[in-house]
Amino acid sequence: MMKSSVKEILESLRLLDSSERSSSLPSPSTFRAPMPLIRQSLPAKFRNAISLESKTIEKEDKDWSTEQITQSAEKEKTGNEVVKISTAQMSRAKNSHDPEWINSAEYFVREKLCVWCRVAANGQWHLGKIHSTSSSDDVCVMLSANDDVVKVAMEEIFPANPEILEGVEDLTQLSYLNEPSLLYNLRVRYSQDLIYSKAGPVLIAVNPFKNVQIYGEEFLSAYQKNALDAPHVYAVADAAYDDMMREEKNQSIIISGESGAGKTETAKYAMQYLEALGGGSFGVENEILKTNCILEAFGNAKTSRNDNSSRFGKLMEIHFSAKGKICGAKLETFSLDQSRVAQLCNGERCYHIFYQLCAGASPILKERLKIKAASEYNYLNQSNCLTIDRTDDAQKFHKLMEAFNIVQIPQEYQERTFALLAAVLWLGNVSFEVIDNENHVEVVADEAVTNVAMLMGCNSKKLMVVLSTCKLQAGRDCIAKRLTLRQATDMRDSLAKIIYASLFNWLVEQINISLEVGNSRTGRSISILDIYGFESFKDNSFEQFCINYANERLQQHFNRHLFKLEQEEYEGDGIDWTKVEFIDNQECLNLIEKKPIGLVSLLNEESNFPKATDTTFANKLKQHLNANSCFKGERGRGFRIKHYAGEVLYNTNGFLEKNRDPLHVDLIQLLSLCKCQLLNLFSTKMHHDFLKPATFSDSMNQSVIAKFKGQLFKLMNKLEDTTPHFIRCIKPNSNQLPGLYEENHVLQQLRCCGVLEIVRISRSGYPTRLTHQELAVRYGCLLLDTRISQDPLSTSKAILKQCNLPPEMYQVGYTKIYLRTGVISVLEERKKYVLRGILGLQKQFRGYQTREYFHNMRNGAVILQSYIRGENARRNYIVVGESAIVSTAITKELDAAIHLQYSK
Ligand SMILES: Nc1ncnc2c1ncn2[C@@H]1O[C@H](COP(=O)(O)OP(=O)(O)OP(=O)(O)O)[C@@H](O)[C@H]1O
Repeated sequence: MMKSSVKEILESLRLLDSSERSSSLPSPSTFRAPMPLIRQSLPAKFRNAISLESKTIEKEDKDWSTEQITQSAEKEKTGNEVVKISTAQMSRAKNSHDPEWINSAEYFVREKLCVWCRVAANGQWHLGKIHSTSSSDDVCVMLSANDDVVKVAMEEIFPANPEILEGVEDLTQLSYLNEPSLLYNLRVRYSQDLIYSKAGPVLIAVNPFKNVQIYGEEFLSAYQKNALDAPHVYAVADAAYDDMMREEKNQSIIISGESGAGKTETAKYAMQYLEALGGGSFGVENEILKTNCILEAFGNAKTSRNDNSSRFGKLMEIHFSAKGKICGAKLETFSLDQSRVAQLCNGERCYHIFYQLCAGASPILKERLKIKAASEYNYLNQSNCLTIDRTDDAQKFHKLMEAFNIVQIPQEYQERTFALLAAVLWLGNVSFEVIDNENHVEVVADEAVTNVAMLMGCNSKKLMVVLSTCKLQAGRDCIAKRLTLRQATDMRDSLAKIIYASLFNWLVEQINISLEVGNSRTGRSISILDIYGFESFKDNSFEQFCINYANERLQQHFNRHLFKLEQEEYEGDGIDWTKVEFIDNQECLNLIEKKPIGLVSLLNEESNFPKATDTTFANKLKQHLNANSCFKGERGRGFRIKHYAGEVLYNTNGFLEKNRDPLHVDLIQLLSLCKCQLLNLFSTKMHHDFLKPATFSDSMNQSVIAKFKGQLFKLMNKLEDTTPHFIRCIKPNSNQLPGLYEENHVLQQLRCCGVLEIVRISRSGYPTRLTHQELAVRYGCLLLDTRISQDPLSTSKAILKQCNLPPEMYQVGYTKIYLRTGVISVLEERKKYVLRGILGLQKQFRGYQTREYFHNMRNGAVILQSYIRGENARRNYIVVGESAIVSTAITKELDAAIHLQYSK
């Protein structure tokens, strides 16, 4: 094969580098983070095609050139041998390695090449060819779709990738990085049901909204055996597992994306893979997946964006034994949205479990717990949405019962759980009658209140009093004050929310008890985080604020690991690096968290101020936060926050009330008096929590947002102790339809999670890092001389030089060596080669040694034997000798006698 000019350049660079640099100082490279050539690999399909044509796999041990690194990079990525490509193909690929100016649109315009252009008429990206240039600002492009010639502004023109790169599985393989190219690549893959792609270290998962045949036994086993390497959630789980086993470090799989993007489904597939990989010893793995059924029934609901939306955050920590077997798991949940129990927007549903219970409970159970059809309950019928298309609630209820049994919730407690759910439903039907002109009320003594009392196991009179009055302390006396209609309704809803939230937490505890199997915890774990996605509705309230705040924190974690830490490390270690800019959301987090005038602090302050209202809170925000660029005050009670994922308009309506914990002493007391053991248990726990802030005299801690923030920080600290693996779920359309790819919708999501920047950074980055010490120890055997005894920096530099690595393939930092993709494979191969040589030498030497030993032993044995045999022979000789003399005499006499006889 002819040498490509790229190779020639590299060789000349190598020659230049041969004048050895001082080894005491890490010498910064003169290269400014160029696009690594090795990244320009060809798509798998193309490689396969070539492999059919020419299967000449070159394996030269002597020259470790860029070509080999390219192959190793491919191998590192694909796990397959990479075949050589023809010169024509090589030069085609080479075009995409040309200097950056060639990437520019001007070059494409001049050369009349294929481009992406955004047509003003519909704002969509179209593929076309430069037709002519009308002015310096505009060009005419002939669209590939219909040969129409349209005029497009220069800034709306981007280079298109060669056809051969269409649908590459890792976006870093694209020659030209721009938004339309990323969008198109994902679209091509999506149209072929290839829903997973890679953006360097991040897995992109585009929701198919239909069943795709890429899961199940066959795929599980293929990924386990490394027989498949296409991007997949299984591959991410596999990498996390391998890293955990190899590095003995806890791992996390962080799944993010907007509501309905597919996080929960992805999390389930990740669990499924880990279950298949680490199952078999403790038997707990089956339970882990089953818990999803319980959690979804109690924590998910239909929203306008997702028919099965998680209304809580979830961290599933799966523990592994030293042998890599699942030995237990721990589930942590975060702030369930309680308001959904009592209040629903039109077209949305309450938690699935209520509908499942009404549809699936047996007639006996229904009779016992006074369960009616869902349409009979105010909490459920208020939103005019009782069913979900293609969802059978009754069937789900039976699945739930199975899951309850697997998680070993006793029958008795299962029924108590259903009784409390029925009590919550009946609470929504409790009504009030206004009894005076001050709007004071008393509870209507009807079927609803009687049923609630029966199901909770309390006195119905007592219940009616609690729901319509509140106790006030007047000196030493305690007087009961009647509540207004609004207050009584709030009290009733509070009771429903408290019961439901406590039930949810209790179930999580039960799940944890059943998952905590093995005592053999080794400290190895993989945590899967599935937290509610970013939300922006027409009307956004306190719940959306909490959800978006959590997503903002998660985005910070993502940025920290993929942009900040990586680039800080490069800069801190003195390597030459052109910074990749990314959208930092720190300003938005400051707006929310900063003390004393962040949004959370102001909300807490107002919530503790008796005369404060939602309007005074809104005014306070505008007064103090206007300087922050992420904040914008609106008229009335509105304000806007510029989140990383988009701008959201919030309404402060209900913020203060929702932020105050709905716990009322009277309600806790009521629960403690009930005959239902579960309610007693809840009251004890609440009592404990309720008393806590008073003891520490920090009433701020009691607010919902303060608790939420505390949980969030705990979660982030936990994640910080793990090696993260990121999965970004993308929702291709807002109608939850299969096959529909709305470009603008996808683009917005790609933008807000910085996919373009991630691709850039991982393309020009150094994914492998080893300290000088590590490199010296690991690859010291490659050195021909005894430089291994020198300092680690000199040794590691000598190793890289020894391997003839082109200088742009690595950088030497103060503490570490930074290697491009593929280089570590070259070193490993080289090490294997040297070790093979050493083994051969050892084999020869040991053979020689053993042969020598054998010969010596054999010679010794022969000498010994000859000595012994000689001795024996001597002895025999003497004996035989004497008898020989005798026999000779006899013979002679016989001969004489015979002779005499014949002579006669
Ligand atoms: N890999 C997949 N294969 C098939 N369908 C999927 C897949 N991922 C998601 N879906 C579909 O998309 C729907 C929404 O997904 P999911 O509930 O996982 O979203 P989410 O991101 O967790 O949303 P939320 O933040 O609202 O909880 C699922 O109910 C399912 O119908």
